[in-house]
Amino acid sequence: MKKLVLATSNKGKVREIKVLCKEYEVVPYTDIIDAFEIIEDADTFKENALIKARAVYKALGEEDAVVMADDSGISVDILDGAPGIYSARYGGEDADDKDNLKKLMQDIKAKGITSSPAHYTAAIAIVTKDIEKTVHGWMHGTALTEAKGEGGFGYDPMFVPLGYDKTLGELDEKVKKELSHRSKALNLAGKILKSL
Ligand SMILES: O=c1[nH]c(=O)c2ncn([C@@H]3O[C@H](COP(=O)(O)OP(=O)(O)OP(=O)(O)O)[C@@H](O)[C@H]3O)c2[nH]1
Ligand SMILES: [Mg+2]
Repeated sequence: MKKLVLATSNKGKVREIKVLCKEYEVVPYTDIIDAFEIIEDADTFKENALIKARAVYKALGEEDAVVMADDSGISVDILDGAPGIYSARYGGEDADDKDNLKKLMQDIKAKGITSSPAHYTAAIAIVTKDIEKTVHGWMHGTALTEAKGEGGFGYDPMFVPLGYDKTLGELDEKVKKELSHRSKALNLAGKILKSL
């Protein structure tokens, strides 16, 4: 089985990508080398995904490595697309998933509403010695001011996908596997991986 090194330290992403990339031996880079800080200072999901994949490819020092990174986030219409690329740091530099979720629900509530259209974006970058490629996936739905359920990770307990009446925290994980920004992007990434 071909090895696919993930340039992420997000356990939720690793879990989902392992399920969605069954034909590969998916290994987080932190299983191979020590975790190091990667500054995600670009303006787009795409460029941030490339920064992460390039940094890990270089740090591995293994010419034949195939490295994949995911940069993702949630964009809420009533907040003009925030937090977007800042989703991981929305509650502050040291914020965890719970702090971020709480702040996003509060900020929507502060607009005097209890829900807003929103979408997730995932940019996936693949870096090898020969190529640098990126693909995207999106999932549309509604962001709520109330968190429900324990499934998924991050903002999932406040997000209801289009066509459903429950949050990703409550829905069976199969739904997210079918519909998510990450699964759509990984489907496209799979075609690139096959062509390597
Ligand atoms: O509820 C969620 N369901 C998802 O499916 C999802 N995908 C992304 N996110 C949130 O968006 C930010 C990503 O930031 P991000 O891409 O920089 O990742 P990260 O910093 O956590 O790890 P790394 O991959 O950079 O190491 C983080 O706040 C995530 O919680 C999600 N939240
Ligand atoms: Mg990050």
